[in-house]
Amino acid sequence: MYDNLALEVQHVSIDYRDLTHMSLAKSLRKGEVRRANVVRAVNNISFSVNQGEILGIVGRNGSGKTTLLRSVAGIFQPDEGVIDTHGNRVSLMAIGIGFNANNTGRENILKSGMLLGCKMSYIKEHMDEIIEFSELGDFIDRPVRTYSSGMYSKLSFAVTAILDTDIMLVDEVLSVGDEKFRKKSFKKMEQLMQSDRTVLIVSHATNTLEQFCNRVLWINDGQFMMIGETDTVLAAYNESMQL
Ligand SMILES: Nc1ncnc2c1ncn2[C@@H]1O[C@H](COP(=O)(O)OP(=O)(O)OP(=O)(O)O)[C@@H](O)[C@H]1O
Repeated sequence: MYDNLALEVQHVSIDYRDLTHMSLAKSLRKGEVRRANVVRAVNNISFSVNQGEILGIVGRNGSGKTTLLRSVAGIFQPDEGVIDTHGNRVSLMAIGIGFNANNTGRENILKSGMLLGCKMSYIKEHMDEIIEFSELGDFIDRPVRTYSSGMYSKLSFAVTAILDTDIMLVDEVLSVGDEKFRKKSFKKMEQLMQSDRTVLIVSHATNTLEQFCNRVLWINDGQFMMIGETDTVLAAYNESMQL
């Protein structure tokens, strides 16, 4: 069914270092070596995704899904292992990252597009389509800090869905927005599925994953649990979630 690999994640581990528990001045005064609390958020995860495939990622809260997605987007460097995107352009759709709060929606569309590596002429060509899809109306010329979280997500979805990238990463944004927008986003996702776009979706909504995904990856406490057919993996995951 697939010809090419779009993404390879090999033995990836990612740590967060928390230095806030002791100030630098205090540690110098005490003559102690300043040690960080290290949280291993992703631990030796490997998987690959084929071009045109829709891969779901599940796991309970704090299992490392967002961290993994952000590292595929290039926001974090893995502490160990390799992420190879095979020269593909990657975009991340997530609440709370990507936009400059003091810039307007329109300015953020331009900036995000440029960060995705799109030409200015291409972004301008798609500007009206993005604004229309986002349903933001006059808010498009107001600073993003004045947006509700639903409005922010709508803009984020519109930018990422309409500006073409090869790999689209979707972090929990399909379940936000009002009912009308949700239906529209689902329809857009269905269209994207017909195209050759590779998509990774993180979601707690297993019915969303059932609807869209060819395969699902399950991680728990940063560790690889299972990857395979959507139904099989979700059944195992749901069983583990029973009290
Ligand atoms: N900025 C940070 N500093 C320190 N630890 C962090 C930071 N962000 C996340 N973590 C820790 O890393 C681990 C993985 O978090 P992550 O957000 O990737 O999980 P998740 O699976 O996306 O969770 P959720 O389903 O709740 O969104 C958790 O133990 C979390 O506490």
